Amino acid sequence: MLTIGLLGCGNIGNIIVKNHVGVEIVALFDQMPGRAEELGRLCGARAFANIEEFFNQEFDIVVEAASVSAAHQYAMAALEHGKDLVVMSVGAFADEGFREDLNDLARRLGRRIYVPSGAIFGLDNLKIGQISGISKLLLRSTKNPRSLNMETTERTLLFSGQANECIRHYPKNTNVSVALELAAGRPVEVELWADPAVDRNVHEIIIEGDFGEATITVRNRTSPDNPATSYLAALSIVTLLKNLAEPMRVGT
Ligand SMILES: NC(=O)C1=CN([C@@H]2O[C@H](COP(=O)(O)OP(=O)(O)OC[C@H]3O[C@@H](n4cnc5c(N)ncnc54)[C@H](O)[C@@H]3O)[C@@H](O)[C@H]2O)C=CC1
Ligand SMILES: O=C([O-])CC(=O)C(=O)O
Repeated sequence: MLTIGLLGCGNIGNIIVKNHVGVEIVALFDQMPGRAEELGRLCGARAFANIEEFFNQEFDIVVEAASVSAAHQYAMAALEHGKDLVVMSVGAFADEGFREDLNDLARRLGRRIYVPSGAIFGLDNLKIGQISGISKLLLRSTKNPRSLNMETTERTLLFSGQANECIRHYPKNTNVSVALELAAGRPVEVELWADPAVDRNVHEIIIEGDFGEATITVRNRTSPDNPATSYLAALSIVTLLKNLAEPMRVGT
């Protein structure tokens, strides 16, 4: 069975520990050691307060569910310690230089980096953008102000522009925009709205290209311990882990 070390023991970390299928969690790390210890008691994995000791444990995959800055900080080290890597805070890959260096390192070391579909549907066939023209790719995300850690009484446009800039301002809310960019291999326009009238995290994706047109709307339930994070994002990482060990790949 594949073994994993979980880096980040917050909302998604909790959901992974309680729902994982087909993998064994053997090591846990969080900048708040108490969180790793609490999850350790739930799943029997060892909790570490020292990142070097965490990386030195024997396991196959580092699963990052922490923050964009944690993904930046620890991704190289994970590969250098002989682990494959699952990155939930995919916003880290908006930094092109970092992404290229990490890919080069993974190639040299024969390691893999996995990016879950996260809080959206449609990443699979959006990858056709790597070989066929996509003329428009727009993500319109709307969240309750609570999810954005702010207050407003009316629908408010917080950001309109490119994904790689949006993620710098909203690293806890717009990782999906960078996932879209990586899949399609082209820039993504983003609108981020705060709307007190919605109780879901809504992502509308509008795509036009040589294939035709598509519109995808996902109305996500928020996750139990973090309204910024859609429950679907946690389900997607649990599913990715389950599928890693299976011989058949479904989806582009
Ligand atoms: N790709 C996607 O579609 C989505 C990605 N995300 C991202 O997934 C990540 C995890 O989300 P949640 O579990 O809801 O967040 P959370 O805030 O509930 O939990 C994050 C945990 O990671 C720990 N952490 C943060 N920075 C760290 C560091 N530098 N070193 C060690 N531990 C660190 C925190 O102490 C916390 O316990 C976030 O970056 C979030 O933005 C969330 C939703 C969708
Ligand atoms: O969970 C969501 O709806 C999206 C999100 O926070 C992100 O992409 O960072």
